[in-house]
Amino acid sequence: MRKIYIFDTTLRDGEQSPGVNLNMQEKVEIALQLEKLGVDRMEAGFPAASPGDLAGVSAVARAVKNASVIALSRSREQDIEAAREALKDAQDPCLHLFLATSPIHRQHKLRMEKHQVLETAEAAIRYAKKYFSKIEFSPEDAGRTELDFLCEVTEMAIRAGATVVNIPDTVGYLTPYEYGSIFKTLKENVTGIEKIQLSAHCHDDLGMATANALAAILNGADQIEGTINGIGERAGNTSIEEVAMALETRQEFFQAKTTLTLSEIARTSRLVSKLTGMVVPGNKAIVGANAFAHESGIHQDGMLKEKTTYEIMSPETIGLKESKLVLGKHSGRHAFREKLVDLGYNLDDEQMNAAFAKFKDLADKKKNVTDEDIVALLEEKLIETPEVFSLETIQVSYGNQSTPTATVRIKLLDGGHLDEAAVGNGSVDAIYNAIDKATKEEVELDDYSIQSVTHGKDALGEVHVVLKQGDYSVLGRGLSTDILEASARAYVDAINRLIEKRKSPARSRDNVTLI
Ligand SMILES: CC(=O)SCCNC(=O)CCNC(=O)[C@H](O)C(C)(C)COP(=O)(O)OP(=O)(O)OC[C@H]1O[C@@H](n2cnc3c(N)ncnc32)[C@H](O)[C@@H]1OP(=O)(O)O
Ligand SMILES: CC(C)C(=O)C(=O)O
Ligand SMILES: [Mg+2]
Repeated sequence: MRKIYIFDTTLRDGEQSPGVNLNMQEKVEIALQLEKLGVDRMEAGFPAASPGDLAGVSAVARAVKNASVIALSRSREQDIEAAREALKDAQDPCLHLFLATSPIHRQHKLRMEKHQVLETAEAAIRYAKKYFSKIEFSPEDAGRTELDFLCEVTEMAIRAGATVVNIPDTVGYLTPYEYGSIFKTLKENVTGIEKIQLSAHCHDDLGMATANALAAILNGADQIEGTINGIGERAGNTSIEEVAMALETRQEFFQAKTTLTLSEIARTSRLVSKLTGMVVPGNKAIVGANAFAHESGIHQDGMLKEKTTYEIMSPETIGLKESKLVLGKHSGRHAFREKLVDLGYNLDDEQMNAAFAKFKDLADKKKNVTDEDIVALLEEKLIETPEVFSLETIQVSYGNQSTPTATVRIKLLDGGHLDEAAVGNGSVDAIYNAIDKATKEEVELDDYSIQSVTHGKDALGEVHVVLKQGDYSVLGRGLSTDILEASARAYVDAINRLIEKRKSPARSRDNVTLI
């Protein structure tokens, strides 16, 4: 099986992501983790960019023992000298020289003719060769360079002493077919190509960076450049974890592999995200929070029966503990039952059906149903009080310059309804006055408290009320994603308990000692 070398540029191209700035300690921390991941080469920075970057590359060069450390340099002596200084303590240093070759860059940026590009690059490689045995040369914007000129540049770089020639699709412009063809052409036409390694460096402007890197592998590339989490200039670079897992998962197709320690992928991704401040999108391949999470019932059922129905890789391979079955509105009974068992509940079929109906109701209102939500739902269900009154609808009109008004519709055991409206000092007071009018119960609100049982904007709110009537004191509880609805539910719940208590004070579980 052919080995594909991994050249990580998280600390250089990755750091070029707008808003990212890694200090020396952070660079070293990431570099040591990249070493654990087993990258073959890591580009630590661009020493000529600033004294801080030079110090960062230098610190990485001193810290890393098991990977080649690389510094980027323009085709200029002063940049090469800065890189030389930064890499002086590296065990296995490599200089990365670049010069743009495409017509657009030659004309507008460098203002050079083809022959000047060739001469400048050759002079830089020959100068650097005095100090570095390993030199990678990148014809920047190779993807938009005339193919015959790219062959000429590559031949020049080999003659001048480059050990790797990298073919950057600097602006993420090419399709996999086109990018792959460049490698094929270079392999077939460049004299001396067998003496060097060919490398791929892709950007994700059209979302094709990983596909392009894989096309390069299929056409003879020896090395893939990329970053962890795909960070980098503009839309970013090829994601190293995507290439590594594509080769791992589709070995029979690519007939190539990396020597990365795949179980370090998740840890490396988390560290890079934390230190760069670049949040990994949930749906990001391999390392996104949803990459091994399943929400829909049919998928969850398949996963419970046999994981390969919906997973082509196992989360353990990249160092995660397990796949997640996330409960939400698309979930089904199989996953719900599994969750209940996990939480320690053993419900019979009838209880299970009732709990599932409640769960679906909640899931319609809430993005993610958490374990706490389910416990709260179940506990509410398990306290059985006959519902003489049940809240059907509430409507509240509130304005800071007007009197709050509430309308409630309460359902009776016989299927009839009570509709009432009332005003109050606030929205909750108006709702409670309307419920009092509808139920004709004379009660005193002794206590009211509200808390969020789960987290986030759509968290479940839990309201507790204590109502008093003569010698009786009862507790009521209401749960909803809306605090006014939770307040109304708690109040109606307490009234039902009061009625139950009046009927059989000895049997009732609600007692002032509960509070
Ligand atoms: C595709 C890539 O990712 S390339 C790497 C991009 N990374 C960076 O640019 C990050 C670090 N860069 C920097 O800190 C600064 O740009 C520096 C220190 C390198 C240079 O700063 P300045 O001297 O102020 O120049 P500035 O960045 O404005 O312009 C770049 C100059 O380099 C020239 N240049 C660009 N690429 C190369 C190259 N590969 N070799 C030689 N010269 C180059 C440009 O033509 C321009 O030259 P000019 O000043 O004669 O017009
Ligand atoms: C420096 C080069 C390799 C680069 O990052 C690019 O062209 O994208
Ligand atoms: Mg780049």
